[in-house]
Amino acid sequence: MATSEKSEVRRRLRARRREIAAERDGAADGAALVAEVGVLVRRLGLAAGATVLSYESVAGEPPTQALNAWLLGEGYRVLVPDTLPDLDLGWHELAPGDGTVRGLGLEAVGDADLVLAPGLAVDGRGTRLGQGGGCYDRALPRRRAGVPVLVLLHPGEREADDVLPREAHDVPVDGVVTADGIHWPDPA
Ligand SMILES: Nc1nc2c(c(=O)[nH]1)N(C=O)[C@@H](CNc1ccc(C(=O)N[C@@H](CCC(=O)O)C(=O)O)cc1)CN2
Ligand SMILES: Nc1ncnc2c1ncn2[C@@H]1O[C@H](COP(=O)(O)OP(=O)(O)OP(=O)(O)O)[C@@H](O)[C@H]1O
Repeated sequence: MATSEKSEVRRRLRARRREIAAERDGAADGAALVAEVGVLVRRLGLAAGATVLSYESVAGEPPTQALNAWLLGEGYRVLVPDTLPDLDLGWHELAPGDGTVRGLGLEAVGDADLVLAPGLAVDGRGTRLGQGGGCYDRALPRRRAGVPVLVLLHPGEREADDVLPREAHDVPVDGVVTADGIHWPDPA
């Protein structure tokens, strides 16, 4: 069944992430992600005031702290998720400086002009494998039509020539941003 296949793949990808992350230079990657997302927002024509959904990276993930600070400095509105008890996602707005603004509800996804999502891997068809909560599969259908979703990965985490397990609820993503560049999978 697809769910157990996924958990095996997830185990392998988590182990791979630990190995890759141990070799990465976090400060350099933080700066590289700023540069790549800078290219992306210009390509998308996102003006100051546009809303970007990001997240607060934890150890081992591609680092988002510099990226989020840069986005705020450019005048974007930056929303990051709060995991709710049912594994759905609420959101709050990052404020320049440290503090957070008010908590926003589930429907804040509808404000997004761009989504930068976490994940463990993305394949060549845009199938994303995440941490197994299904959080983004719940949240992403609330975005407006056409709003791009890009997953931040480490170099080496794209499964460009492979096929990740995809279930009916899985929301395909539009692209991947790594410290090495922006990558656009072909839709399935
Ligand atoms: N930095 C960061 N923030 C993030 C995510 C992420 O991947 N990275 N998320 C990306 O989604 C969301 C949190 N994801 C979560 C994924 C799983 C579980 C969780 O409790 N999992 C259970 C097993 C669930 C199950 O299999 O039914 C567990 O680990 O015990 C919680 C949050 C939102 N915030
Ligand atoms: N839209 C949804 N509504 C209700 N439950 C869902 C939905 N999407 C996914 N789920 C549940 O979440 C579980 C985990 O999904 P999945 O393995 O695809 O997570 P993931 O995308 O890797 O995780 P995450 O988004 O948290 O990083 C699924 O088995 C399913 O039961």
